[in-house]
Amino acid sequence: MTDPVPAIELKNICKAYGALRVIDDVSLTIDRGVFITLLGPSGCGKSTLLRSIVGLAEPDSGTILVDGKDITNAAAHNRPVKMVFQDYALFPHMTVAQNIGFGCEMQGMEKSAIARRSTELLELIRLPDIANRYPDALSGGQRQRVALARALAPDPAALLLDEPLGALDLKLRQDMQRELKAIQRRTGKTFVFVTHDQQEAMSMSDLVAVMNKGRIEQLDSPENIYANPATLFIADFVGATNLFEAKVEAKDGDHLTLSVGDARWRVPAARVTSQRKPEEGEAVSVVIRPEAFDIGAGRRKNGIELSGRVTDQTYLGDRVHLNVDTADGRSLLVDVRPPVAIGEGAEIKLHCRADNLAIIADR
Ligand SMILES: Nc1ncnc2c1ncn2[C@@H]1O[C@H](COP(=O)(O)OP(=O)(O)OP(=O)(O)O)[C@@H](O)[C@H]1O
Repeated sequence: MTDPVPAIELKNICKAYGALRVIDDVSLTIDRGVFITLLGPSGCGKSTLLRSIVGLAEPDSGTILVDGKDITNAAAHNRPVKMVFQDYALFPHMTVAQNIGFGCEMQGMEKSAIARRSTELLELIRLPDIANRYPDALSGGQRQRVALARALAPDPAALLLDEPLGALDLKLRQDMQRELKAIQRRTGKTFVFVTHDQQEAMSMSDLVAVMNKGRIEQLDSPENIYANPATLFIADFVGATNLFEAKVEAKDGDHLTLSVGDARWRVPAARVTSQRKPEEGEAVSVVIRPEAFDIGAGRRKNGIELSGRVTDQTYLGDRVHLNVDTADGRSLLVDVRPPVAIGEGAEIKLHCRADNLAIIADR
């Protein structure tokens, strides 16, 4: 059996504005039906990459294929992809149904077929009764759903979404995240989503491409991005992190001995999550997420132990957040499940299982 043709293939895309390299040799294959998110801080090039696919930005070099066809030089209106923007961009003088039908009309679809498609999409976005309203009579969330329906109407090969929920307040934003994901599942369309919000990326996507300075640093499932960060930038950008500077003292079989301050940690070599594996004597970083700690360690064979003093404690319903200062001057973030019977100022022991930490060789 031959592999199905990917929805989108980017090959060696480069783009600079003057001396600024905004996209630096990005290659990316996106399979059909996948919800992928380009995640990264402001200015990392994610919008430019998305705009290159839809034809609103012109790469300096590289190739873009959609459904196996080279569209690198095709005009934006001839590309079989559609974009949804943060500011909706609905036509104010057209009704909702006319807005949704616009793309189909441009394709020369028959009036009755357009009406059917419009009704079908209003059902999909769960707003069957607003066909005759104008955009200014809709809420922000409703407008964004209509914008989504309008982009889906001509049955594009992929939908590109540039921070589409950025203008919505938090509650509505979370509702729309669920709604978007449900619509993607129901339609089976390829969605390429752009956001700088890691929670949004993690909660919706099958795959996340984390971008930094015009490059994709890791393409992986949300779970792997969080648990197995490939770079220090990713460990820091995605989720809260305790970072320890360490040195590889010895490698024996499938374990490493790290020196961390005055301590020695024996850890599985399999927990090196960067692509490059460190040599003996090399400086590395150890990442421990706040929820990877247990309190009151006792004697356990596997893992590392730390002790410190609780300086602050915040109850957050599902967890208790502790700030713990260690004797060697570190300030740790620790999340544990309630109930927690320790007061501020208490001396505690912390334990982290060796398979719950990540070692990164990119210092
Ligand atoms: N038309 C342009 N002319 C000059 N510089 C540009 C242009 N478009 C984008 N840039 C610059 O390219 C860089 C990447 O911009 P881009 O919009 O792709 O980033 P982003 O990751 O999407 O950020 P944000 O989340 O803030 O939108 C930024 O430094 C931006 O200022």
